[in-house]
Amino acid sequence: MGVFSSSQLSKLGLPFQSQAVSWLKKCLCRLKFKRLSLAAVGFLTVSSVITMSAPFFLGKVIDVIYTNPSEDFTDSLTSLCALLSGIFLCGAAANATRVYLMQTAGQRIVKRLRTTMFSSILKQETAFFDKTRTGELINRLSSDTALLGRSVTENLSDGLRAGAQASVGVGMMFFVSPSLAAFVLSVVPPLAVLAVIYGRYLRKLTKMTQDSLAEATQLAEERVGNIRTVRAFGQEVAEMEQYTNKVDYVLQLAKKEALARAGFFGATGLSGNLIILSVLYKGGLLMGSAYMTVGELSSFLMYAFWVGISIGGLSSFYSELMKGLGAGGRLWELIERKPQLPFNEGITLDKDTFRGALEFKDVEFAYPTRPETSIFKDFSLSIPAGSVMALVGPSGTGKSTIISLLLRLYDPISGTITVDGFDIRQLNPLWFRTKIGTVSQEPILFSCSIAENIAYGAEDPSTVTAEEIHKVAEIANAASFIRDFPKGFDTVVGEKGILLSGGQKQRIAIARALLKVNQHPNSYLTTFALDAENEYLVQEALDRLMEGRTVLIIAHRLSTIQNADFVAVLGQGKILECGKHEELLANPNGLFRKLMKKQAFLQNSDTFALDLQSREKDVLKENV
Ligand SMILES: Nc1ncnc2c1ncn2[C@@H]1O[C@H](COP(=O)(O)OP(=O)(O)OP(=O)(O)O)[C@@H](O)[C@H]1O
Repeated sequence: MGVFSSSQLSKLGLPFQSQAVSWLKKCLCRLKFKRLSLAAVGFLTVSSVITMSAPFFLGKVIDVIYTNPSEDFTDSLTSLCALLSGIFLCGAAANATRVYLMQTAGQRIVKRLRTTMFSSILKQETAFFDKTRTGELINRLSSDTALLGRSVTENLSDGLRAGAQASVGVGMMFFVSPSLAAFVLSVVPPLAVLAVIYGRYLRKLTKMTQDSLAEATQLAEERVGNIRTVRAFGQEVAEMEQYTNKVDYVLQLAKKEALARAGFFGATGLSGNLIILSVLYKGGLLMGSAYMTVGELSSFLMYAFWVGISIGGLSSFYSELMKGLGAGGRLWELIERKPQLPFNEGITLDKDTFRGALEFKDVEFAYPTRPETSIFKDFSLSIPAGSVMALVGPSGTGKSTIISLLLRLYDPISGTITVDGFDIRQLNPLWFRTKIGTVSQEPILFSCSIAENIAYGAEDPSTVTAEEIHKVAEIANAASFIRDFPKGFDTVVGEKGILLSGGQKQRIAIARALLKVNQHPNSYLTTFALDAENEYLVQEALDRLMEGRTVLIIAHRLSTIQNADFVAVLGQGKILECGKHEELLANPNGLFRKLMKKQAFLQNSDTFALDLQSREKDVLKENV
């Protein structure tokens, strides 16, 4: 990188910036980048040498004009100017090629950064997403990567050019007139101190700006994504105010940056002008004492001018680099983050070993974001292979959490979850999840076509044929309504499937799950019991999906689980009662029977709208 080495940044207490620099070095050392960068540096050298030799030769031209009024004066002046024009043309071509190569290399780095970052995000454990806001991640993916990429390529190339020109310029100034050069350069050290202070301030400011921009993006993304809720509550004006406050803060930070920039660039501009003035003053005195020719003074002035411009370029390079490092630190925190749960490691079971028997044993669990609130204590449940287990219990007792534990979105604090006797922590999560089909209460579809949404269930969606899609849609009772759409299976469903009804979304989700579980014998199915009376077609599709599988049904309404082989009543972090549906109902003092009676009573009475869940809780309290 030339400016800072990764070890220096590490010593400065900037570990993520140091990792960013090492990664970029590695990236630039890859063959493709290496060739590109070497070619760019080659063109940069050519263009800089030409630019920096110009003042020297222009000085010679001036001396020819002043001191050689001979007969062949016109010829020599013409040929000198023609030669110089040719050389300048080559310089311009070399410079243009350098800019092109550096910009291309920059875009490649941005692309690599984005893909590395996206894959790192996707591999993080679920608890990470509970804590991190989506808008922040999107901002890092789009804006921070662009900032860092630009900073290390286009900006680096401009900075290198400015650095090379400044050093050659200084060398030439000493060559033309050492005493004048020493006098002029006495102003550089104070400028360097100013640049360092400014750079540090700018880096801090950039981090704050990017963070607050991420907050604004998060707010906008969430509210625009849920515009129906915002509209239903009439909160448009309040949301606008909230967003304005957030971007106001970004503006305040931008103003601070503008102020710092203004001061810094003002100071460097003033120093540049003072340098030129001092050259004229001191040079005039030297010329008066015949120590310098007019051509030499002109060359010196041009070099001083170039050095001034290059120092200006260096200062803007420095400030852009600091911005890039500010963004780079934020990116590296994420890219280097090791997921706390494995992504694609562990054993896989062969067809004969994998039967689908499931057992939760003495499981204790609390969500990582709320470690003090225990969800399960001594939770034990056994689901024989091929059976249908319905889980009932009041709201918030952890029914959905069981599915999250099974999918290994989280790990229990203690206790084990076993599959055919194997602890799921030994199993490869990526493989194990292929064995679980899930139909959630409010399925999420992606904003693409119905066919693409169904194909998402397959291990490789690109290989799924139209026939397969139509077949599962048929079994899921979805084919007829899909064909009624003018574009059929190519109908786009909108963000999160917003352009479809709830029941239609359910049936597409069932078709998607069907495609998944059909590819895997003995697979599981986790689902939510639906209200069969309202959605007969959905329930029928679900029943077909359940055939011959180990099924875990989460039931909110007790009337929806009559077909289950076993029923487990969940409460106070454990299973309070478990058995066959009829057996539990037959037990006169059983908890399940009491819950059923209570619900039946409520359903038959006008007070059904009363808080059903709190009554369920009362029943549990009475019995525990
Ligand atoms: N990601 C999360 N982070 C922290 N706490 C959570 C998270 N998800 C759920 N909880 C909490 O865990 C508890 C159990 O939630 P869960 O969704 O499993 O209950 P449930 O029995 O399925 O409820 P319902 O019947 O209302 O759907 C609740 O108190 C809930 O607030």
